[in-house]
Amino acid sequence: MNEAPILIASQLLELVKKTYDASTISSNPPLSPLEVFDSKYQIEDLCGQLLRTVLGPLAYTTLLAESCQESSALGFITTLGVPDLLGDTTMSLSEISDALGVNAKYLKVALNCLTRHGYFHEAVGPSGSLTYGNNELSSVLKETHPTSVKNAVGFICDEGFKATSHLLPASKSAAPGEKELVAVNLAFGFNGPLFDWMSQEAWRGKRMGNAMKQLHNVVNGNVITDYDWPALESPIIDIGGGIGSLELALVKECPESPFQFVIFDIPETIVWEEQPLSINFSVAFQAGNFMADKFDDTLLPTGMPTYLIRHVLHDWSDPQVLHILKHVYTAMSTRPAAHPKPKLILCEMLLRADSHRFIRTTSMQLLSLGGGLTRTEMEMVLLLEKAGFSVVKSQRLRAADSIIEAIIP
Ligand SMILES: C[S@@+](CC[C@H](N)C(=O)[O-])C[C@H]1O[C@@H](n2cnc3c(N)ncnc32)[C@H](O)[C@@H]1O
Repeated sequence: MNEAPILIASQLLELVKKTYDASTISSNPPLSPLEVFDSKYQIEDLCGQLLRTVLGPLAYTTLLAESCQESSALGFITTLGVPDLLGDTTMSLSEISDALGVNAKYLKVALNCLTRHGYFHEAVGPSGSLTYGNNELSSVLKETHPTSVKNAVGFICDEGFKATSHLLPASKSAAPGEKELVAVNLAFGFNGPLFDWMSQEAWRGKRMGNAMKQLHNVVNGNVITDYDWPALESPIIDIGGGIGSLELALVKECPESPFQFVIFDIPETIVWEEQPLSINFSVAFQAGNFMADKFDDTLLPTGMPTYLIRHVLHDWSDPQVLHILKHVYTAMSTRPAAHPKPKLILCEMLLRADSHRFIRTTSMQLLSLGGGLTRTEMEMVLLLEKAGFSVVKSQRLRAADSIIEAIIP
């Protein structure tokens, strides 16, 4: 008899009890907050192991390959706005089909995939036809839900999915040493970086911006609380700071801290609406381009005490990351007497042996959208060292992101 499923299920039960069962928790040393965070992903892993053991290689592999169909069903139903239409009511398939102007057959097939995963409340109505209403899972697909993931699902299942399906030709598009074509270029028929295309396709750019905020909310909510941001010396140059989502989160969490930020980004991205700041908190802007050939053309502020790069390096290839880091090194090595020891803070996802599925699938997305990837800590440290930096600290957080601190030796 194959005992593997029983062994995995026992491990799973023990871990679930250790994490959630109050009676077990009180008889054991309590898990640290980081252990509680990790145990959620260990449970995810064990569930996967159990499924693989129970189904066996053939059925599991087929299931994994077919999961792109479920992803498409989720994207279709969400982007169509079925959860928004249902709101707090219940509707039959033909009512949904009439209201949204789509063929009922398409709705039926897609909803059938999602109800199996627990999305929507499905019932048999008075006329014998099926009716649908929102439940806890389908509600997060509504635009108006306080922690909506509608834009994240739309972006992942549209640009993300289409781009990833072009990885094979992209991987063969350039001979060694030649400029490589990125999968998203092949999928959507444009040349150049995604950010440029998004600034022309405004609705896509807006959706991507919202998608990033929603995904941060899901996987990086603790980045603000788990790192000692107030200990950083201001002004902080936030390189590729985007629409200032870090600054907004910090204003909320540490309103008393006298932060001074300078958001450095390309002019198309800097769109800071009037934000309620505390008396101490200040945000300034510097438009520039960290990809410029010559340092002087980057317009990076020089001689500041703290430089921050958050979620930027994973968008670029190794030579491009080195190019950016060398410019940052030059900016930091201009040292006015007041800031003798400038610090570089990297806040990026790092790939570890125990990294969970999201970190690995995001790396596929980064690769297909910009030719970037999620790097291991060692890969990141090597790039920093090649650019001239010394790494002084690496900190895990209860988040997909980690922090690496580096200085000029
Ligand atoms: C993934 S976003 C990260 C935004 C922000 N750091 C955050 O964590 O929310 C990458 C940012 O890099 C910026 N960027 C891309 N190319 C750039 C360049 N050549 N020079 C400066 N910023 C650039 C983009 O405009 C975008 O805001």
